[in-house]
Formats: sequence, structure tokens, C-alpha cells
Amino acid sequence: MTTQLHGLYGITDSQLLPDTNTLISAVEAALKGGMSVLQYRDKSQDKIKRLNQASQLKTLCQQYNACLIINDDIHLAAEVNADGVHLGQQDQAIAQARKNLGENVIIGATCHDSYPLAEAAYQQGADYIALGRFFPSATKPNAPPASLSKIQQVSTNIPLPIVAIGGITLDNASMVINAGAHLVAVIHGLFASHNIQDTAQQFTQLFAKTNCTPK
Ligand SMILES: Cc1ncc(COP(=O)(O)OP(=O)(O)O)c(N)n1
Ligand SMILES: Cc1nc(C(=O)O)sc1CCOP(=O)(O)O
Ligand SMILES: [Mg+2]
Repeated sequence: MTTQLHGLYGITDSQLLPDTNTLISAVEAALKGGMSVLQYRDKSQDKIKRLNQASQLKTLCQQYNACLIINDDIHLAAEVNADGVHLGQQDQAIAQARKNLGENVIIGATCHDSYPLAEAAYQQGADYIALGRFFPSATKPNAPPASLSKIQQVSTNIPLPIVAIGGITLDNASMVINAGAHLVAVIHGLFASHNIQDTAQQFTQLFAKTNCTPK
């Protein structure tokens, strides 16, 4: 697989996509529309369901040459041979995840609106920096807000791709892309849309219209 940290980064949601068939068909539609990265985000404690769904998503993402990232759980990431893991400030330390998962796995880090957190994540070996929340989010309304200027500051000083997250839709995505985001991470604006494939295609086309090149 060619690692492509650029473009549309869809994140699954167990309320919007409650059963495995719905999940798989929604993700396949997004992949057909050009989604380049998928994060499996399921906060349940149902280990069997999580392993089953993550394994199926790994196979599907491979078919479309897309990356599968697992949220929070480095053990599940290892079990399904995922391309990477996403870690927040309350999750496993980046250095420990690197030690467990090896050099070739993508590690993403939530840095909210903080340059010092982004700098620390870079020093600890993260592969991308996630900043947000940029807009009101139906999924995570209480996530701390972030400013567009933080994207500019991080992209000028830290040589890692930037993922923008939080309330991103087709109407506002170009604001974060023009500020320098390499990927837009989207839950509601993608997986709650009526035509997921078409929505994914429109998100993907926004990247072609900017000067933003893959890092
Ligand atoms: C791409 C991306 N960015 C940020 C987050 C949020 O991570 P975290 O703060 O650990 O919160 P949870 O998603 O675990 O609730 C993310 N998952 N993905
Ligand atoms: C999971 C998550 N993390 C955020 C952060 O700011 O760190 S915002 C968020 C929810 C993103 O979903 P939607 O696209 O529906 O707003
Ligand atoms: Mg987390």
C-alpha cells in the first residue's frame, strides 16, 4: 500500500452506522468516492464485534488502497494489522505505541489547538498532527475549539501532515484546506449524508482545487 496522508479522512461512528452491514456499505461508498484514510472509532467494550468489524474494514481498505487507522486501541491495531493508530492526550503514550507497533505504523496525535502539544507529538515520533475542533460538531460538541491560525503555525514549523477535525462539512472544508490542512477528518458531514459516495467525491475534489500537496 502507498501511504497517502492527504485528502478525505473518514471516521466511523457506531451511532450513525450501528450494525456491521451498514458500516461496511457506508465505508465502501466513501472509498468509492475517493476517501484515502479511514479511522475505525468504536467506544464500545464489545471485543468480538470490534475485532470482526476492524478485520473487515482492513480487507476493504486494502482493496481500495486506503489506510485503516484504529482509534485509541493499539492492541486491536496490531491484531488486524492496521496501517496505524490514532491517540489522544488521554490515550496510550506515542512512544509506547511506537515500541509496540514498530516503525512502519502510522501514529496520529490529537493536539487540539496547541502548538506545544504538536511540537511534543512530533518529538515523540507522531506521523501526523490532528488539530480541532474547527466548527460546531454534532458528534463531539464539547471538544475544545481551535483556530485556523493554528494550522498555519503548525504547518510552517513542523514537517508533518495536518489533519483538521470537528464539524467539517462540504461548505466549510475549504477554509481548513486553504489554511494548510492536508486532510479533513469527518464523521457527520460524511456518514450522515444522503449520498455518501457523492459526498466523499466532493470532499476529495476540494483537495484537487488547492495548492496543498502531500507531505
Ligand atoms: C483524526 C482525529 N483527530 C482527533 C481525534 C480525537 O481523539 P481523542 O481526543 O483521543 O478523542 P476520541 O476520538 O478518542 O474520543 C480523533 N479520534 N481522530
Ligand atoms: C472525534 C472528534 N475529535 C475532535 C477533536 O476536536 O479532537 S472533534 C471530533 C468529532 C468529529 O466529528 P464530526 O465530523 O461529526 O464533527
Ligand atoms: Mg482517543
